[in-house]
Amino acid sequence: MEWAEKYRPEHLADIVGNTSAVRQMADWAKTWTARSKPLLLYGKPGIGKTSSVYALARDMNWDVIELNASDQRTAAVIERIAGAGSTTASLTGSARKLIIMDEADNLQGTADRGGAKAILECIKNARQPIVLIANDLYGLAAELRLRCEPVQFRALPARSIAPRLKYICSSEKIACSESAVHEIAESAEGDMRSAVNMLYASAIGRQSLDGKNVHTSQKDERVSIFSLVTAVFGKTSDEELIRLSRDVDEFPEDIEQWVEGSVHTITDPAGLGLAYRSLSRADEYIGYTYRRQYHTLWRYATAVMLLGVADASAGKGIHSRILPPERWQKMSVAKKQKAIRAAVLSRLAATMQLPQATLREKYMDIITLLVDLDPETFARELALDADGLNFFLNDKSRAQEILKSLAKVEREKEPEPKKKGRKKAESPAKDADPAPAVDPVPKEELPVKSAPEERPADPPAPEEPGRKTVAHNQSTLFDGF
Ligand SMILES: Nc1ncnc2c1ncn2[C@@H]1O[C@H](COP(=O)(O)OP(=O)(O)OP(=O)(O)O)[C@@H](O)[C@H]1O
Repeated sequence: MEWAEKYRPEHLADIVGNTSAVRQMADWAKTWTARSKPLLLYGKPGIGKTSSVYALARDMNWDVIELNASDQRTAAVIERIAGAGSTTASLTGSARKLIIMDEADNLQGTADRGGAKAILECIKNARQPIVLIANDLYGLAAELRLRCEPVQFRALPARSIAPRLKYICSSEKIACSESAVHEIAESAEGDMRSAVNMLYASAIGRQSLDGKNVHTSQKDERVSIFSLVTAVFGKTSDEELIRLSRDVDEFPEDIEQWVEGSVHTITDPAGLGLAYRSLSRADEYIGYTYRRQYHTLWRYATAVMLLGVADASAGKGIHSRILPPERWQKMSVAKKQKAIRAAVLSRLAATMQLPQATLREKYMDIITLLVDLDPETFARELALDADGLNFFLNDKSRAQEILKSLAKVEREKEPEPKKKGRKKAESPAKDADPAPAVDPVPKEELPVKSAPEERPADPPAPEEPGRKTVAHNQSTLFDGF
């Protein structure tokens, strides 16, 4: 078991740092009644929010029900678990069930169909304690936020992280130098999970650890778009802005819309002009990127927009709430494009076992080139549909042609239909391709012996044959990449 899990704190007393947040949670639990507000824990990843909730439940002897997957957060499920009828004691005899909703700032969108509304309703009528967990307090709908008691978790100082790392080393019987612990604690930037993961990567299999064995590359921190936008309008150095933009998990055009959404806070007309000029220049780069499939320009687009707007705002800060770009709701076409890109990237990321941000930053151009050279293999291995293939080729009719010919090859590979006269149709295997549900005309019944080239023409290819292509095979696609 990796150490981050092995050393997850079991009781509130084991949680490092955030003492006032922990105290607030304990007080809430001890005095909880059906009229209490739910808790809303928020703060950056890896600082103990989830661990604290489980520790609280253990300390209180409460059962836990975690509603994580978005498909669990439908109105019906939430009502059944937390609604007025949920007062019964659990199997273990515990009178309370603590309901945990992680990623509460991810409720918007189709995945949590009815979830946000259901949570709101459920919070009004709940008969069980509820804790919501989020990274961004302002990622939650205002109505939901106001109905909760916020508990802020802060990034941990290196001086709090270091003793925990030493404790883990001593439990694992690893002699660990001060300098190694110090280096890891510093480079974790407040994220305990990251620190423990770095320690694990550096120390596993060793009996002693010193500064030169330390791997800090484990750290793969994601920066929220809110932090990035705040930094753009605040007093942030150019280098820091570029670094943040690399760590944020958003496409340049999405970053552009977020930044544009807050540009109105620049009151000086000259500054405003400069900000819009930078945004429109970035827009040109982004458009060019998609037209030419030249992804290196993404980097320029981001730099031009962030540094330009930062210059224009002169570090005066944002004096209103940062809101998601309004245009998103209206731009269904852009949304579709976004979904296609996200799907393609997530398949690539899974196949190459790389974070999506790294893929976007470093490998998109080379992958586009490779796809152009051998689109059939990529389409087949990544199970791309026409839109997905077109993402790389930027040529819809070529993408469709390729998928048609792949579908034809697949059809030709399909086994011969069963001979006439079989007694009873065998029931198809559960995962079998349902295509031959109706038997085609058996060969023997064809009117004349036809030469292969006189065979009746193939039926037209289905509209999106790529969807039926075989599942991707991680081992072959990037061999030698
Ligand atoms: N305050 C802490 N004290 C001790 N261990 C911690 C603390 N914070 C994090 N950890 C370590 O990091 C791991 C992950 O922590 P946890 O899941 O609680 O973070 P989180 O804030 O909920 O992150 P996320 O927002 O990504 O879910 C834990 O299993 C534990 O090993």
